[in-house]
Amino acid sequence: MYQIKCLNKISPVGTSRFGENYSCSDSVENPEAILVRSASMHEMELPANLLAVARAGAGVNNIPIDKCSEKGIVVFNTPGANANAVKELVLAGLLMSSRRIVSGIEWAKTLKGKGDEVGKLVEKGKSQFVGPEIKGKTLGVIGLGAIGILVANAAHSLGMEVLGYDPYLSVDAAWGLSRSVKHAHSLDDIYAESDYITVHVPLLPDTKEMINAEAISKMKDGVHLLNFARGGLFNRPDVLAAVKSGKVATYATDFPDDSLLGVENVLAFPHLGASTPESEDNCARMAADELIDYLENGNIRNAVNLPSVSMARNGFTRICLFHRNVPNVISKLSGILANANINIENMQSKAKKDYAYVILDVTGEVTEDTAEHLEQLPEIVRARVIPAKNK
Ligand SMILES: NC(=O)C1=CN([C@@H]2O[C@H](COP(=O)(O)OP(=O)(O)OC[C@H]3O[C@@H](n4cnc5c(N)ncnc54)[C@H](O)[C@@H]3O)[C@@H](O)[C@H]2O)C=CC1
Ligand SMILES: O=C(O)C(=O)COP(=O)(O)O
Repeated sequence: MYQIKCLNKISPVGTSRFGENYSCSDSVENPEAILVRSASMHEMELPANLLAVARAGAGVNNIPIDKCSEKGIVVFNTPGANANAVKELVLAGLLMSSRRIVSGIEWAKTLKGKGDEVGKLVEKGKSQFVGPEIKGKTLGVIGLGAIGILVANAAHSLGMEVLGYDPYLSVDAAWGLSRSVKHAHSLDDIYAESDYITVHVPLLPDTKEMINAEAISKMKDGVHLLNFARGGLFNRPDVLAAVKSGKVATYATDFPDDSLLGVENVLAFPHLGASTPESEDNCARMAADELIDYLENGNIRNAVNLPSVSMARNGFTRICLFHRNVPNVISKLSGILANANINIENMQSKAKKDYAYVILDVTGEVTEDTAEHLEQLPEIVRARVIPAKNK
């Protein structure tokens, strides 16, 4: 029986995929796998049994990835599964930033109780809330991954000029990008030319506070900033000062802190980017399927700390090895298997940065001794033996 612990509320569309061999709840004590959304795992003691963590979502900055890798724990996410939900909220943010919709709605509420006068007062007062159209304006999109691409394409179809910047643009992403999205060669190009700037990169050491006073000083006066990626990508005091001075016309963010709440021209959303039933279902389904395939078959799809490696099951015992990406590992382990009279029928091995993963389908008996012997190799972080299963 596999134990799955949920650290956040996960859609039943995902959790119902675990069959009768699974127990899945928030109270599991010693889980083999964890399902999580935004709960922080940085202070958490990682259970000894833990084989995998699946983030039902995109951002993994709430998970201690290095610590997981050192312990042989695979960390999955669900690329693209919530991208449409975020795109739609970004479009809402774009229009709300421009058309003074929130201030207008707030003002309209103050007319409550004015009876027959309301219509007249609305017509008299509406000029306070004039805001420009987005058509014909330039949107700079920083980060052209699953979300950035959808935002760029949608903004173009609404009549905006779109400039995109992503130095690590993947081939798949490039295929999905509208040809009308112009390629910015540097962040400075984005800063200099954009009326609206939206950021869609992961929070990493090199993207932390990338939008700061220096970056803002290179932007147009009255620029509108949108942050539906992570609070830490923006230096909050710098953005706040720029909003107060008018350099930044509006700051729409899905990640407010106390300093931003109630500030004029700050649109604070309560991290709603992925909060749609469709996206919650997509993420949960994908995360559950990734865990099931890893726990039952050792297959890896969409891990952030290991490459994708998977093979169909063909009735062989399977050995899965999470190891450091250093020379000579394969020859050492094939030596151990040969000594134990175990034959390798199929094998796949791939590396990603500091770590690598091997799946070996074998014939011959894999005893506990052999498994221990493999795990004792200093390069091996974790060895798993999965009994034969017919496809
Ligand atoms: N508000 C919300 O609820 C949500 C927020 N997010 C946030 O949005 C981020 C992006 O999500 P996805 O588009 O799904 O991820 P993704 O991994 O598909 O795309 C990220 C893109 O950023 C690019 N990138 C990385 N470093 C960069 C840099 N220094 N400059 C420019 N581009 C850079 C990558 O090449 C990649 O194309 C997530 O990491 C997460 O933090 C994601 C989903 C929901
Ligand atoms: O997927 C992401 O990166 C998100 O920020 C979504 O977070 P959530 O799952 O809504 O807590």
